[in-house]
Amino acid sequence: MIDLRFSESELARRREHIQAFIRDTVDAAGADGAVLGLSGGIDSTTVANLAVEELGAENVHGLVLPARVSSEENMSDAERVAVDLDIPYDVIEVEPIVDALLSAYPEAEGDHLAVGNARARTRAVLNYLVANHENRLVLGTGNRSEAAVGYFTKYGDGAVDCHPIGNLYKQQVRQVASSLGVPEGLVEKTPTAELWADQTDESELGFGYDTLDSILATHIDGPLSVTATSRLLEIDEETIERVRSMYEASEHKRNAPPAPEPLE
Ligand SMILES: Nc1ncnc2c1ncn2[C@@H]1O[C@H](COP(=O)(O)OP(=O)(O)OC[C@H]2O[C@@H]([n+]3cccc(C(=O)O)c3)[C@H](O)[C@@H]2O)[C@@H](O)[C@H]1O
Ligand SMILES: Nc1ncnc2c1ncn2[C@@H]1O[C@H](COP(=O)(O)OP(=O)(O)OP(=O)(O)O)[C@@H](O)[C@H]1O
Ligand SMILES: [Mg+2]
Repeated sequence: MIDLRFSESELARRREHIQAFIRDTVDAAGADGAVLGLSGGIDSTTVANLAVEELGAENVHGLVLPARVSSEENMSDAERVAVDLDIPYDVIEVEPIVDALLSAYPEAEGDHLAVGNARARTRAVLNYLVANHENRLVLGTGNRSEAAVGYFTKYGDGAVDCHPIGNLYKQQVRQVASSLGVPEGLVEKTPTAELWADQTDESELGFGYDTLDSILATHIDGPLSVTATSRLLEIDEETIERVRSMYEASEHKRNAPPAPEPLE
């Protein structure tokens, strides 16, 4: 595997760059700060810390949005992040809203992917309810690793105004988090979308983030062929091809929805 962590000086440069991006994006929109969902996971914790560093605690509104499948541990970690950062936050249960959707369309009941994605989209609706009401921007928490393989819900956690850590691989998110003083237990926690019971990112994806990051940096974002990547990383070609096909199949999630070309 490749170690993609930054040198100390590069880490400082990256952090400054991301914080300046948050500041510029909020200012350019004339917004009064930001809102983001807090899941108790490393991505939202990192973005919350970066936003507070740049905007100040009072200008970052956290939303802790538990569902039936959320673990106690993650939800208490999410609240702990808000309390430690001293930001205003609300806890809002998403399940009654998801239940209302399913009573309107019971055919989807038991479809864990459709229902799980509806949970993520319900959170997006709540983020924007707050953003509209308080003149804030919604901060995304997606990183390069998830974005590249489309591992997010279109118009769910993907429905945001900007992606502060969108250029960081998961390994680098962990490094930035540690440098911000995020507790090691949270940095090393198993990543999970928590869209359905017992879901973990790495079991659903079928490979670990270190493997994914290395393939992305070398082959998708880097110049090496499948064969050269396979030799360098000592990973079978089939896994690299699978990452490539996930990357290609998820292009629609990274682009604005298309319209027909204008006719003359
Ligand atoms: N080629 C294409 N061009 C345009 N649109 C296309 C399309 N193919 C599908 N679509 C549309 O996209 C929809 C499928 O995309 P989507 O609704 O997102 O659904 P999908 O990609 O099937 O599922 C979301 C995945 O992201 C994972 N996830 C979600 C949320 C958070 C996290 C996390 O890491 O925390 C992970 C989740 O576990 C699952 O594996 C289709 O129903 C269709 O509407
Ligand atoms: N229960 C929740 N309450 C509030 N926001 C949530 C909740 N679950 C998910 N989200 C939002 O969806 C985002 C995407 O989830 P994702 O799992 O990719 O990130 P994470 O939980 O921060 O980190 P990790 O990937 O390590 O679990 C979260 O960062 C958060 O903003
Ligand atoms: Mg998570």
